[in-house]
Amino acid sequence: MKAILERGSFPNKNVEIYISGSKSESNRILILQAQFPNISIENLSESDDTKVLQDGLKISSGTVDVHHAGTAMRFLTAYFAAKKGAEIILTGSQRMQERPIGILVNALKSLGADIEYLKNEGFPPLKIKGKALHKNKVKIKANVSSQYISALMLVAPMFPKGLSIYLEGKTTSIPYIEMTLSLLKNIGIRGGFNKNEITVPSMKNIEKKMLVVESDWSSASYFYSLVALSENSEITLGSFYEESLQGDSALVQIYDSLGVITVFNTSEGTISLSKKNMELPDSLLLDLSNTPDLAQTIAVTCFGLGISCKLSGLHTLKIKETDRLLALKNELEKLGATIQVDTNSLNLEKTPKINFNKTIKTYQDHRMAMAFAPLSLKTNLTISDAEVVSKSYPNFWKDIQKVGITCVLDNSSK
Ligand SMILES: O=C(O)C1=C[C@@H](OP(=O)(O)O)[C@@H](O)[C@H](O)C1
Ligand SMILES: C=C(OP(=O)(O)O)C(=O)O
Repeated sequence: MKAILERGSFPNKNVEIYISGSKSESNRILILQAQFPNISIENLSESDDTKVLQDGLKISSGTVDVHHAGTAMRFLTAYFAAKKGAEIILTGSQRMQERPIGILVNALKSLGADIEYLKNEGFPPLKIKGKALHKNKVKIKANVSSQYISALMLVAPMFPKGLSIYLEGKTTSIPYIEMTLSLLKNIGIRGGFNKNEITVPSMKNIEKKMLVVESDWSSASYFYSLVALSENSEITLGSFYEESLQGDSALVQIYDSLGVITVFNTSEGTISLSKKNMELPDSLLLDLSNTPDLAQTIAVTCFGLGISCKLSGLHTLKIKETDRLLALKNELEKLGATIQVDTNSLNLEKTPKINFNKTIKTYQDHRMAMAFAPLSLKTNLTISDAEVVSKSYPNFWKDIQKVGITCVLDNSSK
């Protein structure tokens, strides 16, 4: 499916968009709920990544295919490895089979887990025979993906003596580890995170608990970009709060410097975004190692605003849904950008003019489709494989139409 976006303004004032629950929070809570069935959940994510995890948790023998869902792959690996009696083949899309998992598998094996690689050493698919794991200390490399660490933390309550996790190297994507710790705390499991050591105690039962998932800040980023690129628009998004477990709520500060004001309407649980009258900076300089999922949105906003940016802390981007640095470079160049990328950073030069009528490839990456869509305020644009958005935000195109962007979904071709 193609999304054909016609250049135009952003006319619908006072639109309210309701985004579903954070996929990161949802996928953590589902793993916890599988251990503690007296957890109930409100505002669960509607994303494909959450659905595949939810389906995977329904079985304890057979094959689970998580498609493109990184968190589902990593969290279920740890969950099934520690679940006595489970016999699972855990697989995913072609891309998932290229996303490394050896660091987590090695850590689990050092704890006694029985996991085999079915194709390539270090990558899915995996054959997992679950058993009770009794050791209580593990070392793990922390500079590749925080998901390996969250995976261990989420199953640690099942260990008879809990788990101490020793982090090696510079820890990446730290807010996601803190989110895991906070959710454990919300259900009464008080762990600790002190520089290079994380501890999670053992827990057999918890008190009945209802967890309300805050909506997804990473999904909200595309509306920040729209407002930043608009002349003068306003939009309300729900449900979001000033106190968030999601590191991507850093959007509020980041987009403040790009001319977007956020007002928290605390009693309604919404945020209102509007444009402020200010002179834009010439260049934006940011380290995104805490918020890797915002990199594409921010790079495209800066491009659309005609300002330069230097983004660093991007070392995890090449092992996500696609090599995101390469994908950004290819597609922004098509639109006229001068951009350099290396393994860790991106340098976009100021681009005064945007090429018209280009087709943006998504590389099977939901965030490529969503990050480029706001550029329709500046140019006509076609996004190929537009259905990829369902990985995290199935209603994305409907919501884009709702704010008044002219978007035609063409199912007749790719
Ligand atoms: O734990 C999580 O929910 C996530 C952690 C991050 O991954 P890395 O830790 O691999 O950077 C992030 O990019 C991903 O979208 C979700
Ligand atoms: C990187 C992402 O997800 P995951 O790693 O869970 O596939 C993402 O949603 O941007």
